[in-house]
Amino acid sequence: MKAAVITFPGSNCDRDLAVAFEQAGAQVTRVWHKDTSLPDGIDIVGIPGGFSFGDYLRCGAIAARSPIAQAVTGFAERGGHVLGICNGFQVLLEMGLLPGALLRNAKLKYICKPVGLRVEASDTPFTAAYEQGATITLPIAHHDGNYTADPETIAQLNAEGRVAFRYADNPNGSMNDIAGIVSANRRVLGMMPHPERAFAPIHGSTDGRRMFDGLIGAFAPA
Ligand SMILES: NC(=O)CC[C@H](N)C(=O)O
Repeated sequence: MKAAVITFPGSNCDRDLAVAFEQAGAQVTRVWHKDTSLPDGIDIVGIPGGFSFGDYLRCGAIAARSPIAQAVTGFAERGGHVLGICNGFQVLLEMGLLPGALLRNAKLKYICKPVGLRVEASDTPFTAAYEQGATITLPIAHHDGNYTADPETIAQLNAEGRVAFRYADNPNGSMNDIAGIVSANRRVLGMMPHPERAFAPIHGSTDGRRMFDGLIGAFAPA
């Protein structure tokens, strides 16, 4: 599997995401936000967590208008896979590749702690290595993780089985306990918790590793 990981000014999980992809067995190319194209032949784009452009205007808003964003949109529209984690999820919403918005956490505080999650949809390339309904633990670290959408969008996400992860104990006020969603073609995933920070035993949980192992499996030659 060939992955591209994008870095914006203020990204802080780009290296962790690249290392997680690499340790799972992927070949990784790092891409700067001012680049206007993605490397040839990539299978997946990773948009990492952090504080792109200082979270000015709205989290992810400026990154979503950076030169590389158009190439990522084109890649996704051609059926490419995109994984957006935390600030990456915020960027995907600002790019319009996923529906809804991430508002300030309900209690207006930055929250940094491990949380329990239910795997709600294991029929995506990102979650294929998890048991449907499994409870896993991943860390969150955000102040704008309160997923919000109009009632029709929430109903559609639920009806189409596009909620990938739900919080077991909602930390931020997210509607329907939503922690991560996929696109209609199931190839774009945005999630607030950080699987790349729960990859190796030293992280305290390895529950995130299965996302990367599952992706490697999805792209393995038949
Ligand atoms: N860890 C992150 O990616 C943080 C995302 C964003 N800056 C927020 O605090 O909500």
